[in-house]
Amino acid sequence: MERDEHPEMCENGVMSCESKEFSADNHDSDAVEASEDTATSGSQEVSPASGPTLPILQKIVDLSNKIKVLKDEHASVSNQVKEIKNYSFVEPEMSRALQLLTTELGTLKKQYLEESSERKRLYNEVIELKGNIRVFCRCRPLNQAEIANGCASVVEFDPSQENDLQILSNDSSKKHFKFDHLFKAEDGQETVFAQTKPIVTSVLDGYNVCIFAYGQTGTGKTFTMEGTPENRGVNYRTLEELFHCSESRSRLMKFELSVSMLEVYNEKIRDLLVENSNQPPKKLEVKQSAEGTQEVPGLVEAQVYNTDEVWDLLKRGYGVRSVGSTAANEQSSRSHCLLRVTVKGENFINGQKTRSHLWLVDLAGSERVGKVEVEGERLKESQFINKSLSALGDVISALASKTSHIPYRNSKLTHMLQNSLGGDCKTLMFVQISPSSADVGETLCSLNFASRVRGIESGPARKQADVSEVHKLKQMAEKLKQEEKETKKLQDSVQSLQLRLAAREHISKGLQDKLRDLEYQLAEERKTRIKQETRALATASSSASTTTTSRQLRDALPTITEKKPPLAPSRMRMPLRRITNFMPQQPSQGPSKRFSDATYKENNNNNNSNRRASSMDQLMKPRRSSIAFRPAAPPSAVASGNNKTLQPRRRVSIATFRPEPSLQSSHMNMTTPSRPSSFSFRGGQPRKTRYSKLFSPDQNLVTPNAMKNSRFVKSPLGGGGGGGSSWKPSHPTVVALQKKAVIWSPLKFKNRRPSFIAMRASGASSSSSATDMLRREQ
Ligand SMILES: Nc1ncnc2c1ncn2[C@@H]1O[C@H](COP(=O)(O)OP(=O)(O)OP(=O)(O)O)[C@@H](O)[C@H]1O
Repeated sequence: MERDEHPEMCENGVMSCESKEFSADNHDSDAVEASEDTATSGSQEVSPASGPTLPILQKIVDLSNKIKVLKDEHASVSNQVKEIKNYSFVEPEMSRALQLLTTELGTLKKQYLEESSERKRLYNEVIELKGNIRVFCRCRPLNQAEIANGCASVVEFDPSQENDLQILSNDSSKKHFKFDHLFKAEDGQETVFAQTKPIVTSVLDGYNVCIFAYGQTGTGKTFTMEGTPENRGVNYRTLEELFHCSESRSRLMKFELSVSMLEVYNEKIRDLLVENSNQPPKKLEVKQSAEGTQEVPGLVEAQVYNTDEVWDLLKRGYGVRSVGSTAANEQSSRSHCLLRVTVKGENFINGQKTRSHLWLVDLAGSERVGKVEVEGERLKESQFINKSLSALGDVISALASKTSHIPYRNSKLTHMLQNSLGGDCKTLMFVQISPSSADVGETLCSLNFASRVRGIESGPARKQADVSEVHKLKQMAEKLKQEEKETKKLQDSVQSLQLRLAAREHISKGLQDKLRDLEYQLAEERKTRIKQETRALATASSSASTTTTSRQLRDALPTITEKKPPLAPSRMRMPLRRITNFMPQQPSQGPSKRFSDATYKENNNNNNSNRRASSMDQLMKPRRSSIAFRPAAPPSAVASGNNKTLQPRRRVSIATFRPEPSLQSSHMNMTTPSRPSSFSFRGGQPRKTRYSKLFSPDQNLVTPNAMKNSRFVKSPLGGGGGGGSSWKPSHPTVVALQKKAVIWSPLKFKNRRPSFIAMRASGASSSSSATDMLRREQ
């Protein structure tokens, strides 16, 4: 049953024993079986006469039976163990539940961290709103001596004005003071600590805290900070509270508290927790650590775990503190007593570590040397005390006015407290006052000093700091505005540049497309030209026997085949205005040569070979140009009447012949278009127009300029603009030239693409050959 209830334990613990038992049992059972057999056989061997052996045999038999029973039991137990082994304790449901719990735990941890940091932030905000430097005023009751001397109380608390204090001065005027909290004579130590507690616990959140008591001698500074065994003061209560808080947070945070105790006596640091006081005191100095904090190397730092230990330590320290009897106080503190509590915190959840200090300072009493009539050692002490208190006042003034230099190093006291005064630190000052009319002067001095300290938060110094801060903020806002304007300007210019860039890219893309088209067209033209020339050569060869002599052909053909334009990229072509794209005039002989398939036969039949030969003799150096034309539609397309079949525009190369100078002068100036003065078909028309008219035989196929002017209906070569010219161009390139102004510059194609497409779509012209078009035109 136990194994069923605790299978895990059985598995691990019992199984090893079981297996041992099992092997032992096996061994024993084998032996027993053997002995049993032996016994059986023995019993067979033993004669009935051997009486004494019978009980033994009986015992063996009994034991054998027992062994059998035990073996059965063992077998059943082994089975049980096997079952337990096979039993899976962690059911899937349980594992899912565990997973859920783990996730929930993670979420809760996260939430806790968030809440914790938020609590710290809010808490800190509350403290800051109340003031990082706060001043509490505590007034002690009139003591017996004062009552006896008939001293009256000069301190008045106005119940209508919270935290408002009035001091009746010697001239019967009332001086008003306001502090963060006022403690009357009847307020006990608990009441004082209740107000102090929130600042104290900031040290557990990682803030440096400094609490000090300031005031005239005999006003209760030591009473407030140390207290008495019956009325324990802030020091003890603080540590008690820290232990209490660390205990309540112990599940999430670990805190280590350690205590150091020292005094500054006549500008010398003295460790109050040194064990052996017989030895000469170690000289202690304030040093700056690598982290920038102020440390006192060699100072005893005693770790404390409970309030009892704290109390023991405090008593020990107080016991060795320098005190002396003065006129004002029988047990007057002649030094500044500093209790330092170091808190090291570690967060279990996020591993964050903090180290912060809490200083609890009981300052030596400020006193008027003249009044208390001190001399000798006491006078020296008083001078040091007043000097260091003055240094403290300077530091506080500098903090209040937010000057760049804070004179911390002017005294040992302020040097040690450097990290706990000002900045992010929380500072609390108790200003202790006497109610006696005899001490009114000192009381007013202390209250004025305390008001200056409080002024760091709410006084004129704070206002001054605020004004400068506001001024700074205004300047920053102005600068920000200007920067925003500049940024907007820059953004606008960037935007416009981007637009321009996009436009240029678009243009560039268009030009690239056009360039590709032109290159394609050029390649097509070359192909077509080569084909046509090859065909023309073949035709010329076949007809040479009937129309012309082979010699004449050989003379003529080179002008066609040999003078080809270079197959160079388009950019290497000749400039536009240096090329003439028209044929010289053939005044009497008519067209000289026709290379079109359709017209060549006709030409062959009609032309006089002699006349052609003579005209070719007149040719000057041939020139070659390129033109675009549309090849004839395939016969199938023509037959089917589908004249709208789109045909690619072809470009062919032609040889132009420069006429003799005499011809030029007698007919016209057949020079390049760059000489308009001597080249005129229609009397002073612009060059562009002339080109269009010259090479646009069909209105549907002409360039826009030609289309504007429909007067062009005849070849300009046929009679100077008249309609009766008998000259009909038969050369295919001339025909093509008449249909299109041939311009080498690719830029001329820039705006022609749409019209080109339109022409293709228009049908008749696109499906006709160049010759057909010319025929129609004529
Ligand atoms: N609030 C108080 N209630 C009752 N007694 C007080 C109170 N404050 C001070 N006393 C008593 O007044 C006396 C002087 O107090 P205390 O020694 O603390 O003054 P002190 O400011 O520390 O003087 P010194 O600067 O000379 O050390 C003590 O006997 C103390 O018990």
